[in-house]
Amino acid sequence: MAEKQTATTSDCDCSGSNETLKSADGEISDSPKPPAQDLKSVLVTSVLSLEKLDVDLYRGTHHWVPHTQRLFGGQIVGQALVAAADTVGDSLHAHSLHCYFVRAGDPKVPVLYQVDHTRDGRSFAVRSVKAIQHGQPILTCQVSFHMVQPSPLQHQFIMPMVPPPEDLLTVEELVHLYLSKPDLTEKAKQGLNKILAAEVPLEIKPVHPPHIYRLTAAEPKKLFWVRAGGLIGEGNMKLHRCVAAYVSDFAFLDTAMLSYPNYRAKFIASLDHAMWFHNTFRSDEWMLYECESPWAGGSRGLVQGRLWRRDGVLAASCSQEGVLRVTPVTPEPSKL
Ligand SMILES: CCC(=O)SCCNC(=O)CCNC(=O)[C@H](O)C(C)(C)COP(=O)(O)OP(=O)(O)OC[C@H]1O[C@@H](n2cnc3c(N)ncnc32)[C@H](O)[C@@H]1OP(=O)(O)O
Repeated sequence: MAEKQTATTSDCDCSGSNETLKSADGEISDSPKPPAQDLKSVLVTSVLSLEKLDVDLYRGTHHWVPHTQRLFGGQIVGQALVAAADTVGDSLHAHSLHCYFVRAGDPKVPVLYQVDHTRDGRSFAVRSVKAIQHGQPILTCQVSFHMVQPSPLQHQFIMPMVPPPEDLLTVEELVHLYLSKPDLTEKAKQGLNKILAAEVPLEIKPVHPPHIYRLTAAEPKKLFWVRAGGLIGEGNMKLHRCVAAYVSDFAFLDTAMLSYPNYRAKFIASLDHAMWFHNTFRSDEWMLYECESPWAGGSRGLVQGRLWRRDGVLAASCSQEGVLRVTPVTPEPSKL
């Protein structure tokens, strides 16, 4: 990774963007550029719209389910955060969450979220959320909320210098480009068409798009621009953190696989996920996700990530360990 430097939030505008989002305390001010799409995101209308069944009891349904046919971890974390946030006052904002994925989520049934009020203090409140299916926990999650407080202590790393999202292709555009190549194997075509068919409610623009047949080992690092597909809006700023929780698990753990092109994942699943929210942000505006894996071993891998606002303000940090059971690849490549 590039040498880390620190800067105050007011120092950094490293993306080349002229947006005027930041202020000294990182609060969002007027954004001159509205999100590209004005249709409400499915994340608002369904995925992160939980049904309240009773006091501290919620039910969530699914949207996109990965090909593994186990629920997407980001969806479960995002929904758990929605449930927790609904039980605290508007002056409290999630600043961190710590989760364990203890069982695979079943896409055939909804998930129940049971919230326990662990503590309510003057500045902080803590909630413990259990996500339940078939009477058993699939996720346990602690969320801590904090009221906005000023501080003379302020620093952050500097956002990596990367091309702006306007200069990059979306995953779908890249897939169409790859599909137009004449020498494509049938297996590769199938893999690409699966990517197109997946209804992931996010827009992604990789900064360094992978070669279609990834043959060389790369550093376990990647960068991509990401935003919610569709409008989240300003009505409920808490929701942007829930969307970021959803986003933060997407394509995160496979960062640990980038150094091993000769192996493919036989079984890959996140075991735990932690997230810290540093500043306000709009998850329907482009954010840069900087992912790296400092370690892999013992059939597990660790990944760490930073979500940057495009004006260079550090929005959130993430950390995850996952199980990585691999098998050597057969000569014919099958996916990006
Ligand atoms: C990638 C981003 C994501 O969103 S992933 C989704 C979120 N995360 C998850 O769904 C993970 C949820 N957690 C879990 O499913 C469990 O905690 C897991 C990780 C499976 C626990 O692992 P473990 O204690 O090994 O479970 P288990 O004994 O029930 O076995 C599950 C399957 O794994 C196999 N397994 C077990 N040990 C080994 C081993 N040493 N070497 C190879 N395979 C092993 C078991 O045979 C079993 O396989 P199968 O399901 O019977 O095909």
